[in-house]
Amino acid sequence: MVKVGVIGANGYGGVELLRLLKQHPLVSVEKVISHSTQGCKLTEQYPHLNDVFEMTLEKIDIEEIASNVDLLFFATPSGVSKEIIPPFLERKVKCIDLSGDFRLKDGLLYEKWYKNTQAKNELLQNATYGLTELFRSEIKNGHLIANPGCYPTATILGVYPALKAKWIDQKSIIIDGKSGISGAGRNASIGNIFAEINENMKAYKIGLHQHIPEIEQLLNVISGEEARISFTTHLVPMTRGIMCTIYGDLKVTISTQKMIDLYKETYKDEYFVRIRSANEWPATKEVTGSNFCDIGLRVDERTNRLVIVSVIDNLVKGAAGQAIQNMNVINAWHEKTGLANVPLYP
Ligand SMILES: NC(=O)C1=CN([C@@H]2O[C@H](COP(=O)(O)OP(=O)(O)OC[C@H]3O[C@@H](n4cnc5c(N)ncnc54)[C@H](OP(=O)(O)O)[C@@H]3O)[C@@H](O)[C@H]2O)C=CC1
Ligand SMILES: CC(=O)N[C@@H](CCC(=O)OP(=O)(O)O)C(=O)O
Repeated sequence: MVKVGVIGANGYGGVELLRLLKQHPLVSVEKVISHSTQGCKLTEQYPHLNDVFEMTLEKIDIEEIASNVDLLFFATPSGVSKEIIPPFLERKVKCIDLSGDFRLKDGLLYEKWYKNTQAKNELLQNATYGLTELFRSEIKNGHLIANPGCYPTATILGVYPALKAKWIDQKSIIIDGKSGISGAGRNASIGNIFAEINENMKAYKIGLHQHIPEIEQLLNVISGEEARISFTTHLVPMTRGIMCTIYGDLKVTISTQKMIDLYKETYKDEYFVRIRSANEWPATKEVTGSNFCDIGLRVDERTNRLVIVSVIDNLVKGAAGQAIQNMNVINAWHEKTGLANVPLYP
C-alpha cells in the first residue's frame, strides 16, 4: 500500500480526492490536513463521510506528515503549496499539486496572472505538468506534479489532435468556457450564493483569467508557435461540469468524418478520452463524477472553422481524478485504478 495524505482535505477538491481514494485498492489515506478546521472530525464538515472516513483533520506538521506518507496531494488555494511543498520534496515525499503554483514555467507570468510572488525557479523548472495523456512519460519520473487547471484540461485535450496535425491555425483559436459553481471552491462569496447563480448565467474574468497563460504555454509546446488565445469563462447554474466550445480556422480542406478519424486515432489508447460520432455532442452530465473527457467535432465548411466541444467534470478530470491518474502513472499502476466509475446519470 502506498501511504498518502491530503492537504486541504476539507475543500471541494480535497473531499473529491477522498471519495476517489476510498475506492482505490492500492493506497491508504494516512493524513487529512486542514488550515482553519484542524482538530475537527472530517465527518463534522462532511456528514456523507460518516462511517467511511472517520479521521480527524490535522494541522500541518512537516516532520510528522513526511514520516507517515509517501505521497501528498495539495488541494489548497494558489499561493499555499509553493510555500509548503519544498520541505516535503526535501524529505523525498512525492507531491501532486492541484493549484496553479507550479504550472507556469515562466515565474513572471505567474506573478502577473496570479498576483503573487512566484515559486523558486528551480522547482518551477523541475515540476512536471500533469496533463496525463500528453506527458505521461515525464510524469512517470516526476517528484512534483503540477496538476492542470480544469479549463486547460478540457481545452488542450480538445485542440491537441488538430493542432498537432497542423490542421488548424493556432492564432485563430477562441475558447468559450462554462463552469459549474463547484469550480470556485467551498468558500462562500456573494457571487456564488444560490440567488446569484440560480436561473442566471454570467461571464467573468474576461481577458484576465489565470488559465490564459497556462493554455498558451501548452499550445506553444504543441505547435512550436507563439499562441495568443481569446478565452471567455462563464458561470452556469449547475454544481459540477465544464464545457469548452473551441473554434479554430482550418488550414486544410477536410471533412468532419476525417477530423473525427484523426481524433479517434490520436486517442485510440486513451481510456479517459472519448470521441463522439458526427452530429453527436457531449453534455456535461455525461461525464459527471467520472474521469472522462468527451469530445464532439464539426468541420463547418461554410465558415471554414473547426468547432470542438469538450466536456469534463471539473472536480474529477479537472482536478482530483487527474491527480489520481497521475499518481497511478508515478507508481506504474494501471491508469484506471480507482477511477473506473461510470458517470452519474441523470
Ligand atoms: N474546484 C475545482 O473544480 C478545481 C480546483 N482546482 C484547484 O484546487 C485547489 C483547491 O480547490 P478547491 O478545493 O475548490 O478549494 P476550496 O476553497 O474548496 O478548498 C481549499 C482548501 O485549502 C485549505 N487551505 C486554505 N488556505 C490554506 C493554507 N494557508 N494552508 C493549508 N491549507 C489551506 C482550506 O482549508 P480550511 O478550510 O481549513 O481553511 C481548504 O481545505 C485550488 O488551488 C483550485 O484552484 C483545480 C481544478 C479544479
Ligand atoms: C467557477 C470558477 O470560479 N472556477 C475557477 C477555477 C479555478 C481553478 O480551478 O483553477 P486554478 O487551480 O488555476 O486556480 C476560476 O475560473 O477561476
